[in-house]
Amino acid sequence: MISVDEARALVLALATPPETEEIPVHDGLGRALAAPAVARLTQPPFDASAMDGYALRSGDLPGPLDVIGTAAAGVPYEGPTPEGSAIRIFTGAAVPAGYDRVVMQEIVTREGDRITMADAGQNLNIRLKGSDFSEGAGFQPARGLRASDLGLIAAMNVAQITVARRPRVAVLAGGDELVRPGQHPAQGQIISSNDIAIAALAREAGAEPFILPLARDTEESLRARFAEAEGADLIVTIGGASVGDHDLIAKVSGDLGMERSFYKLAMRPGKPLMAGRMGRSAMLGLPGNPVSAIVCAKLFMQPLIRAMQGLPPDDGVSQAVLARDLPPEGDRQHYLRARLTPGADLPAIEPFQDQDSARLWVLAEADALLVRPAGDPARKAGERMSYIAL
Ligand SMILES: Nc1nc2c(c(=O)[nH]1)N[C@H]1C(S)=C(S)[C@@H](COP(=O)(O)OP(=O)(O)OC[C@H]3O[C@@H](n4cnc5c(N)ncnc54)[C@H](O)[C@@H]3O)O[C@H]1N2
Ligand code: MOO
Repeated sequence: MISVDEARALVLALATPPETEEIPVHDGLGRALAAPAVARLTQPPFDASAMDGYALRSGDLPGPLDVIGTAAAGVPYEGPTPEGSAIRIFTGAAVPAGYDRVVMQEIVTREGDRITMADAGQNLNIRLKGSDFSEGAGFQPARGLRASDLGLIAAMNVAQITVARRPRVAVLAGGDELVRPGQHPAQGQIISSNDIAIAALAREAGAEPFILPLARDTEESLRARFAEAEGADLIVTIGGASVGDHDLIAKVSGDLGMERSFYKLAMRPGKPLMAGRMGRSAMLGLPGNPVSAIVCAKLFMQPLIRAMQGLPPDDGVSQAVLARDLPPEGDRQHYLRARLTPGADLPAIEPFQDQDSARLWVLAEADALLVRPAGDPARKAGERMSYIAL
């Protein structure tokens, strides 16, 4: 069986360069810029006051000074700035060229049009022209756009941005035991939860997921579902990946011409993961056990979706200190559901005793996946370990 790292490289190789589209900046949350947003102006466009107070010349201090005018945001003062003078000024207003500092009003005493102050302080309280960014500056972070990025791009006076088209991800769950949430499960039936979680993980990574109707455990039903997935950038199947008589994904996808990159890897949970290409779609076959499906989606599907948008795959590995002793690891890289607690230097990490790959409640209580390489020796509390935050 191949290693997790080898499998990740093969999965990422399935990403093709993204198509792009133009969208309004206010729709850009989470999107990947495919071209830099280029500032169309300089910010601040003029030397601007950072405080409500008085603009004046340092050389005229300690005063007293005559207040000869007012400047407010959007309403500049355009008169003269003779020696011994000051103007009333408000935050965001342009500071006239003749003055070199703003003194905040709290430390100024005003009587009529005369001001005095005991000590003007060190701070000049002026935001210099271009101190945030200059016209022509290009912005293209290697991540999905955050709310603050949208504010920046808008401030650059860029109304339309060029982004990677969202990968369309078809999510296909199957099994005769499955019914939809809200339905009444008959004897032997369970609720299909995986497709809900996997579609949400796809959306979180920037994709536009669509959940297909549940497939039954027949080749015919699966073939029909694959036909409905046509046109997707990525087809993600869930379940039917293992060796049982009803595990048909390998057979049917193979019959439909899937070029397989790999099937099975040295990982726990998630051993029966499958990846490859079907026509113009990439394909991932996730195992059916709910925790296995979610762990595989985090480790393989989300990085692939990011790569499909031209973003770095981002493995997000951090370090923590082990909170209890652990026995030697087996021959598969193990991702243990674990709880983090704040520590002096690094957080402490404690894996749950229960690592059953069907238990969603334990996963919901976990903050992290503790990563143990295949063949990892016994570990003592206090050792440094790697983890992936959930
Ligand atoms: N003889 C062996 N049996 C199993 C092996 C093995 O190596 N030899 N591997 C085990 C491992 S590890 C895993 S993981 C599972 C994965 O099997 P499949 O991918 O074929 O998954 P299914 O058999 O279809 O389902 C497993 C389990 O998950 C439930 N399930 C499936 N789909 C959903 C869904 N959409 N929502 C909620 N739950 C779902 C399903 O009912 C089963 O309980 O195989 C082991 N067996
Ligand atoms: O490899 Mo399975 O995914 O451990 O439950």
